[in-house]
Amino acid sequence: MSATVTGNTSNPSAFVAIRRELHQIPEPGFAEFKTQQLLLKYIHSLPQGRVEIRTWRTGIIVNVRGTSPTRRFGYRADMDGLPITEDTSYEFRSVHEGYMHACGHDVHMSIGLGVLTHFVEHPIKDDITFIFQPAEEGPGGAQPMLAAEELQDWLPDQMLALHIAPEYPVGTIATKPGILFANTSELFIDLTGKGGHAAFPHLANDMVVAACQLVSQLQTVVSRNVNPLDSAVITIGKIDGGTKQNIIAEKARLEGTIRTLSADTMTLVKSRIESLTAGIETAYHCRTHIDYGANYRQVYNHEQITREFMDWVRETDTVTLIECSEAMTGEDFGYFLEHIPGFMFWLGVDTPYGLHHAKIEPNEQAIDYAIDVIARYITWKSDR
Ligand SMILES: CC(=O)N[C@@H](CCC[C@H](N)C(=O)O)C(=O)O
Repeated sequence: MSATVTGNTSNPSAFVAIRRELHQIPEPGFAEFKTQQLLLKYIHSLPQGRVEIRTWRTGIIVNVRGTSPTRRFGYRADMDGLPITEDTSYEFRSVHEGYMHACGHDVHMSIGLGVLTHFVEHPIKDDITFIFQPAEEGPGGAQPMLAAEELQDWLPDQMLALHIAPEYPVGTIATKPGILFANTSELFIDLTGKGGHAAFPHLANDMVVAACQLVSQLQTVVSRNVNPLDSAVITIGKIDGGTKQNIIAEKARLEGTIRTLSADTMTLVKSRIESLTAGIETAYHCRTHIDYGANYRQVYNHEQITREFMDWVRETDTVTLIECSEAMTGEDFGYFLEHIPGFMFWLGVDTPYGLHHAKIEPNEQAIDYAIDVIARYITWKSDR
């Protein structure tokens, strides 16, 4: 089945226009102050008869009351941006220097507002909780938000979330029952040795050399320690070290992330990282410190609810459904799914640049398209 999508970028719909406003003000996790204000302003502008609004830190929780509720559905959108200097062709580029919505959270939020608006205007029998969640990219807002007092009486019985997918055309939804996204752990390794003059290396312990050795050795964990039929990733995304080209570095720091499809493999990978780091300590007579930062639970889609959603999608003639493989991306929505049955899906936004890329330009036609699909799905589900 193919999608019939319409859209006009020079005359954007209300939610595309909101996405463009959000796009200009990307903020770090738990600092989404302007984003929260913009969302609140819009939500307060809606008829308030069925709407109750609460805030939690920089997040927002909205209850849209149903007409005779027996259940509660939930939609979650993440709110934070990334420390990336934007390099798109947009006129509505980020005005926050060095920050960018490069993971689609501006799209996720505007879709959330669209679905919310739909149910304010067309109430269904059941209640719906809309969760605008801070800090998905780190340090993780889902786990503390799930435990927040403000959410307890509005906890959904079933919930969903989406993530933009650059590689799929608009009109495509991709998902699967079971594991969709990996377990994640951040990784920060500090190395401290002895600095010195560049001309006297024998009198120093060079932490640039030690850090480079460690990065190379870390490549052996996935290739030599993880079962080839399992999956794991170690990415070191950032290295800091030294102060000047002719000074031997006393300190270096590696920053990365670990991804695994099973919790046991995460334990194995961490144990190997610890052994290799201890080996570097011995070899280079230096001190090391490992910090695992934020850890996210896998995103595990509820088998039955996801199959039912996929069957429903197959029946609609506006959506192309792909049953995809799991990915090594992480998402703290996994914490919600650990306690509340539901699912996440990929939404095609058809752009040549991937997530976390400075040039990513999601096709905005996906916004109104997703609002329509999600509103129809929740309405259908509530009628059953
Ligand atoms: C969808 C996506 O890109 N999510 C992020 C989540 C980051 C988790 C954490 N900060 C880490 O780096 O481990 C991802 O990078 O997959």
